[in-house]
Amino acid sequence: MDAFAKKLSQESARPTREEAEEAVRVLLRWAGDDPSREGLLDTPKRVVKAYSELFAGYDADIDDVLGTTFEEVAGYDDIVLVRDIPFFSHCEHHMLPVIGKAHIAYLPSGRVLGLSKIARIVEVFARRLQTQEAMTAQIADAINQGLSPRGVAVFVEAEHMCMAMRGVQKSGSTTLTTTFTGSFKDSAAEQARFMSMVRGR
Ligand SMILES: Nc1nc2c(ncn2[C@@H]2O[C@H](COP(=O)(O)OP(=O)(O)OP(=O)(O)O)[C@@H](O)[C@H]2O)c(=O)[nH]1
Ligand SMILES: [Zn+2]
Repeated sequence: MDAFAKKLSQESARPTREEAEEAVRVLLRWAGDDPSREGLLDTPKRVVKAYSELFAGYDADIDDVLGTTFEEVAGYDDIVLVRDIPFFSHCEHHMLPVIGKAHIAYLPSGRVLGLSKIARIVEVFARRLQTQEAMTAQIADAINQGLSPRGVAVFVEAEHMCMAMRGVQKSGSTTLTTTFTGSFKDSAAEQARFMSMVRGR
């Protein structure tokens, strides 16, 4: 478990599943419906089960994900980019979905990461309550810490349902965030190469 998740679990003892289901019943009543009608009887159970999937990132261990690295890559030391990694997250302000894609690159320094692990890192951080900025920085930081590469580039583009379904009600707008470390931070040319590889088809 990473430091952030550990701190949270120590600070706030988790309610039981029954308490969580009761909280859903309260929200159903607050919305104006009747939790005892047939169609809603199993809803609290379903919602809590769905939450345990949607927020599985609190229990995930980022160190496990970062554990699978390889050295035997015939001296390959250029950019490794995994683009168009889809994710679903939830904003920490409204608990509404954030739907987007992450593009992640690093410049290896001897070691490379299992390719699927890059997408798994996105899952760990997306399946928590987030701001897009924090998620972008956390992904870059995790790869930096776990792999010590020459540089990391993370580009996240997402639509926030809290801006589409409610409030300002602007659907279709996209928020872009980037974090660059190491050579990507120091070199505008490396940043440009990353962006053109992300955008190029
Ligand atoms: N920077 C940032 N802001 C976010 C993110 N997700 C949601 N928000 C914003 O968080 C802000 C919360 O603003 P508040 O004024 O406290 O809440 P609100 O009254 O519900 O705001 P409105 O959405 O403008 O109706 C809003 O501007 C949201 O658009 C995110 O990932 N990053
Ligand atoms: Zn929001």
